[in-house]
Amino acid sequence: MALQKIFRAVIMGPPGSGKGTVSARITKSFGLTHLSSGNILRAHINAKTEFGLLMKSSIDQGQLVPDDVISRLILSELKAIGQCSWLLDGFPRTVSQAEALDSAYIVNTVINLNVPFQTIKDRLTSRWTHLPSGRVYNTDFNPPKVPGLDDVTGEPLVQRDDDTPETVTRRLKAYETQTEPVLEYYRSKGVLETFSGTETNKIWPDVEALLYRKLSLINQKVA
Ligand SMILES: Nc1nc2c(ncn2[C@@H]2O[C@H](COP(=O)(O)OP(=O)(O)O)[C@@H](O)[C@H]2O)c(=O)[nH]1
Ligand SMILES: Nc1ncnc2c1ncn2[C@@H]1O[C@H](COP(=O)(O)OP(=O)(O)O)[C@@H](O)[C@H]1O
Repeated sequence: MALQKIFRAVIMGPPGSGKGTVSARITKSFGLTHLSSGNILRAHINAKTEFGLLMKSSIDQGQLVPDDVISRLILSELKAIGQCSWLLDGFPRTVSQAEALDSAYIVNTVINLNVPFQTIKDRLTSRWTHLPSGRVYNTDFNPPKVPGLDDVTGEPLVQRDDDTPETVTRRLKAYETQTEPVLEYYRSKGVLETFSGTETNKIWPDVEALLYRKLSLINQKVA
């Protein structure tokens, strides 16, 4: 059997652009391990760890948590999952975080979901989340089978404390000032792949085609 080379990808885009939704499809189709910084932070908050309690107020106010804290957390999670192909979602969100990631790993591809801010605002107020798994639903786009309950576990869904209209506006501002420069950072390295649109179902076939291409190329090299 041919050796499988490790493939490391990042998915970026403004809050609500569909990173979680597309990541779930990538995981299902390509078997990459999905690591979401937001899900990891919310798991800490949910478990009421000291760290989670410390970070909760920044997150609820729509501000980014400090670079050194999140970089240490994510790099240690990546170390823990070991030698496997992964998809990072929500990290890096600043150039300093991108540099921290670069110091430890080579990122093969960065998928950038470019979705207009107005589309996002409408989506986030109707987002429902299953906190333990990070599965997301939407009252219009992909409603759960039973309203208010997760399809897989039957557990309750919640609306995130930071999905209020005012906080979404603040998160979009933070994205513009702190995260957009990361796109330039990866563009200059030649790894940025941008997908523009207002519907995930229209964006997805292009993302899927790109990953088929990248993964077959990377595996040919070691075959
Ligand atoms: N109306 C609509 N909602 C979508 C679409 N794609 C994703 N969503 C919903 O939009 C919300 C944000 O998507 P999510 O994947 O959580 O975005 P993330 O914040 O970038 O991870 C969720 O409620 C999704 O179910 C779409 O094409 N149309
Ligand atoms: N890489 C990061 N750097 C700083 N803060 C982060 C990072 N990832 C997540 N957070 C914090 O967690 C919140 C939620 O993140 P996430 O679930 O990725 O949200 P979104 O749906 O807005 O993309 C962010 O608004 C921020 O406060």
